[in-house]
Amino acid sequence: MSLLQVNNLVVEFPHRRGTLRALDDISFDIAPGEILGVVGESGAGKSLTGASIIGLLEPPGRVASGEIRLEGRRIDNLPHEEMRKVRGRKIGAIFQDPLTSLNPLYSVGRQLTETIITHLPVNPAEARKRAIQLLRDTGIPAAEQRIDHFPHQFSGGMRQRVVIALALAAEPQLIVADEPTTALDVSIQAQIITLLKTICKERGAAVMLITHDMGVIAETCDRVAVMYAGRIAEIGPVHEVINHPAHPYTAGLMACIPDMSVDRERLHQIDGAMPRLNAIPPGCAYNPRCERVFARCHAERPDLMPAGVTRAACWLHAGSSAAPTLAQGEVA
Ligand SMILES: Nc1ncnc2c1ncn2[C@@H]1O[C@H](COP(=O)(O)OP(=O)(O)OP(=O)(O)O)[C@@H](O)[C@H]1O
Repeated sequence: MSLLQVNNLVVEFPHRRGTLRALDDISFDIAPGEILGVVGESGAGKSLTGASIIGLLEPPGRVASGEIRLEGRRIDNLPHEEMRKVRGRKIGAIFQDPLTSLNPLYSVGRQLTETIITHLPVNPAEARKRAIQLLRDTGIPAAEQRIDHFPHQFSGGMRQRVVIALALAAEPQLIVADEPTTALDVSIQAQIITLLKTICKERGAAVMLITHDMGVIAETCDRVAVMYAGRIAEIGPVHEVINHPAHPYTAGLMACIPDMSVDRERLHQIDGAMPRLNAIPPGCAYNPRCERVFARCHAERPDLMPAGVTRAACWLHAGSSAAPTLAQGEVA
């Protein structure tokens, strides 16, 4: 059974003339222990999807329809206090900036032990032991001493390790990580991603990893969802999506990844920009940028449909369960 199910999720914001639909009919699931990457250009809806799952969608944004289930139980309509418990115990969150997750006034040990005691049946001495072990597991040197230090006494990379420890403290089954390394020095980004992957796999925690970086997705994830203009354009096993993209947008994204083995004069870019929410064209939202566009793409909006091993929201795959996949850069 799926650990997380997101079914037909619609998120809206009030707008001068009616509403803006920021997430439009998003459906996917995450299996226990699985790492799902969510990728797409800025404004595609990645963070809103994560915020909806962890119950931190900021008003006036609201879930207008659809549902989110964790272990079969609906969590999108829980009272605030109930959702807070789910968030600590069942779902851990890691954000871009470690300081948003840490209280500057408390030692990291206090924050870790409070989380452990709140959610697990252990006494304070046992909680401290566990906190030290968590810091060790996340690669904090001299954890027995560092546990009594305050967040500002850690470097950015070490602070994000503490945040990972904090997210895992109550032994949640799911971690939602939203651009967890973007604010960090490039030289330590890979270490933190590797740590996140290793520690979650060891503990059997599933991860929803939101990132702009297709390279991170390739190295880390089991499956990937590619988002475009508030919808999922393609979803499938990571190596299939990367090597045999079924949606022209995915193929374009892949062609944007620099290939060091090829001497390219200029990095490929997809022409045009993602439409604003109040200017999404009829039919497929990608149609103004798509080089494979045809009449139906202007007339009807495609939902996800089987496209070889992946599922893609693209009319190229209508009526064919063994539709051809696109070569990288084919849309260029
Ligand atoms: N408070 C708000 N009011 C209106 N629109 C909003 C609000 N918050 C977010 N949006 C819109 O929702 C869309 C999705 O935003 P979201 O932050 O999820 O994108 P993203 O893919 O995570 O982008 P980034 O990679 O830049 O974080 C964007 O078009 C954004 O402008």
